[in-house]
Amino acid sequence: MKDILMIHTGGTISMLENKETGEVNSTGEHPLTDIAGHFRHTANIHEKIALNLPSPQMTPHHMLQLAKTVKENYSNHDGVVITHGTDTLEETAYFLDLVLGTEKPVILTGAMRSSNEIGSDALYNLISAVRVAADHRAGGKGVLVVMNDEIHTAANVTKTSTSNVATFQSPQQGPIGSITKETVLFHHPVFPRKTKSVGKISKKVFLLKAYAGMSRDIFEALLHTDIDGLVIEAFGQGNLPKETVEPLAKLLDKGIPVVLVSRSYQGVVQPTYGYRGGGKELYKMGVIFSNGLTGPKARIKLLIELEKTSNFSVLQESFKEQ
Ligand SMILES: NC(=O)C[C@H](N)C(=O)O
Repeated sequence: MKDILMIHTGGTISMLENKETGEVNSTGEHPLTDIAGHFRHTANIHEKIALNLPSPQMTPHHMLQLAKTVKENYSNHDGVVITHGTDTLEETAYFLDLVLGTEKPVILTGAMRSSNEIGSDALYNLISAVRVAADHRAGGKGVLVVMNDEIHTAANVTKTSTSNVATFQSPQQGPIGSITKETVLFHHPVFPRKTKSVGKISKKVFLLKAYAGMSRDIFEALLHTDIDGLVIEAFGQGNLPKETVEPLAKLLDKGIPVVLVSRSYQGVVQPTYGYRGGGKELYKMGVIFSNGLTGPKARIKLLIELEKTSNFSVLQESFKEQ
């Protein structure tokens, strides 16, 4: 049997519902007691409580710490399962995917309903995650997310519903595998990815979302703020309101790298439109176009890259990678 390390970080999967108030919160302990008992026939489980945080409180510093914990424990285990709140699970998964170069399976999972709620997906997702972590075919695919009988890559997965247990989806390509009662199936290959090494997270990167009528004010404010980088979720193929162009150009002149992603659910940004604020103009100004990442994930990538360089060409190449 495989030796699987289970690292808990908190989130609904580690919470219980108060039956009187309906409130869901941590009790300070992991509620899935007798964890090892559930996996008697699947794997030997070794548990570690790294954090006990609702995931809105997760920061890139915690993610870096988690990466170090995983690295320190790789060699004595065949795979790792990390339990995590679903709100920022995709950011932690992507952070780990960028910085961990392992060939061993690293799986993140969580739950939409805490362990004592009716129809809880907590124990079910945990068991599924362990089954995938114990499967040698899950290795070499980067960090994976297992939820609701599906296997997703860290780069593509995103939380799409506030409460539905089928919340995690990969809008660009769908899941790469599925889990049935009998088996774990992989039906899509995963492209090789470049691993980044990072020793600290010290930069300040903001994320803005475009909206109809967005004015120059927020960009003006950023000109007077201490920032190292900016990610903008632009419209469609990568367009912004014309009013934002001038202050955006000033931010670029100050040497602040600006990465563009789309606020659309699917597709990539590209320099198509030639009108004022259109992608063509933004591209010529030196805005970096990302290849299909969501805003929060592009921000994670920029935070990591900026520890090494703020060189435009290097960043542009990095954001072209899958
Ligand atoms: N389902 C969840 O885990 C949501 C919770 N708010 C968290 O991210 O910690």
